[in-house]
Amino acid sequence: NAEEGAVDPPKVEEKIGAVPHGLQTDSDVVKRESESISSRSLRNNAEKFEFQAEVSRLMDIIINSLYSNKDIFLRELISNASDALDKIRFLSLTDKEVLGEGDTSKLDIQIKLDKEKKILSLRDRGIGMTKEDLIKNLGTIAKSGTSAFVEKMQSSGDLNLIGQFGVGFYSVYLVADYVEVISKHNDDKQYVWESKADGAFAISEDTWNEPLGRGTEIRLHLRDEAQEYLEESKLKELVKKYSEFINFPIYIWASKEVDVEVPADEDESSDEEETSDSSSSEEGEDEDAEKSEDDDAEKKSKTKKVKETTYEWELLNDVKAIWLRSPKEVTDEEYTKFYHSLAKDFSDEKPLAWSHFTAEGDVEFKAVLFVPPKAPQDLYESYYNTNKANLKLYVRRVFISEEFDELLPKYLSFLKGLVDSDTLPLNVSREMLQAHSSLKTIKKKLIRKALDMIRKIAEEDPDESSGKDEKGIVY
Ligand SMILES: Nc1ncnc2c1ncn2[C@@H]1O[C@H](COP(=O)(O)OP(=O)(O)OP(=O)(O)O)[C@@H](O)[C@H]1O
Repeated sequence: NAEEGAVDPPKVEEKIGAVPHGLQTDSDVVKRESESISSRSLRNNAEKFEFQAEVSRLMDIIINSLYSNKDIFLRELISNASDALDKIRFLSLTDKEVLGEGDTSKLDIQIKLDKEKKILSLRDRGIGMTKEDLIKNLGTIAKSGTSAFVEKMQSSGDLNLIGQFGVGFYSVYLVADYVEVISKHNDDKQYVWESKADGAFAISEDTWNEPLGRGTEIRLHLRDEAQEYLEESKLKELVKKYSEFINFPIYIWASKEVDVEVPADEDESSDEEETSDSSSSEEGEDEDAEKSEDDDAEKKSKTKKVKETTYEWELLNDVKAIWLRSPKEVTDEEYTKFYHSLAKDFSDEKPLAWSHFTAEGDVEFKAVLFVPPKAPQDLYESYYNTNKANLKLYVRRVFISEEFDELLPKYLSFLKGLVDSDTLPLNVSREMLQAHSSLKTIKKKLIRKALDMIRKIAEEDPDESSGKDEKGIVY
């Protein structure tokens, strides 16, 4: 059992002791792997790793948390899936081949429920993770926000802002006690990452699951008290609530009751078949049962309607880009929700102000800028980090980058928002875009609009801006 063996820090040599898959038959592997799932222990032959200490602490807090809003895990998973899809779509601009063919090339997100096994799974056809990515991203490299978040959690117990600290993935342990991440990156084989949040995780080359083609499937083995996430209606509600502005289609494998015609009296006919020892036709059986009936009645009695459950992919979002709509048609509530999803800021607060506009002329673009309700938690830390920019850049609806600091000067880097340009070329690298002459024009217009927006806040709330407190005392 994986738990019994001492788990050392990240250690690749452990694999040496593993039974090479090549020595086993496929059915052995399948049997062993499914047994492993049923006993919920990590797979025996997997490479074991220890989580980085801060990550381990974070997971401990999450798994023992009494935080009541457990729903947030789904929003974090969908947000990660959407980021991974953005990345592959970006790469495909310069190399179409990366998308693959057939289903693999479909950029979507799929949710499936397995009520029997109590598994909720979420699959994306995004960029996927190599073995090294899995080890680094999901366990051994702590993000700078990890300890800040741990501290915040300990003082406030509020998990809602987890996504802002760059550790959203671990929120899965609010609802699951065992998680598998199956991933396939174009540059590597398919791997399975698994962990029970007990300080260790394991990685195995995936020789038993269906090949993903490309992308990631996260399987949450739900805790007993989180069984509500096996209800289709609950998931539909959550996707609507949190993931309305995701730019990729989100599907759920939904059940549907349909009426189907089946041969009438099936049971009797099969009984008869057994006794008559021949492949007697249905007609023959009907004649036996109702000899006096006329032709019509005979036909009717041959079939009956029964309810059957079928499954199909149901689309849950309408993939709308809010910035393409006319500002007049977008409600305040929609802007607020859009801000929450863009900034990963799911507090109840409204942004202080926003500006949604279209620039026309030589350089065409649409933009939405927001003044957040509060200063970002890492405003000062990140001020001198050259990669820090809060504007997302899209070119013709395709997400290019959020590390694009040519769009706003540093003193405005607290703003959130996005720019979607029709003038910038699509099929060039980020470096080439950064040198594009249109960027200067875009930047100039953005600064003007941003300052207008900030000036308006001052005009609407002069007390705030003139430095008076509530009692009117100027300080
Ligand atoms: N579905 C996925 N496909 C590819 N990579 C993923 C996926 N989910 C997570 N990752 C990788 O794991 C990392 C950690 O995810 P995590 O959610 O903890 O942080 P984040 O995505 O960087 O920040 P945030 O929580 O704000 O979304 C990601 O940065 C990404 O590299």
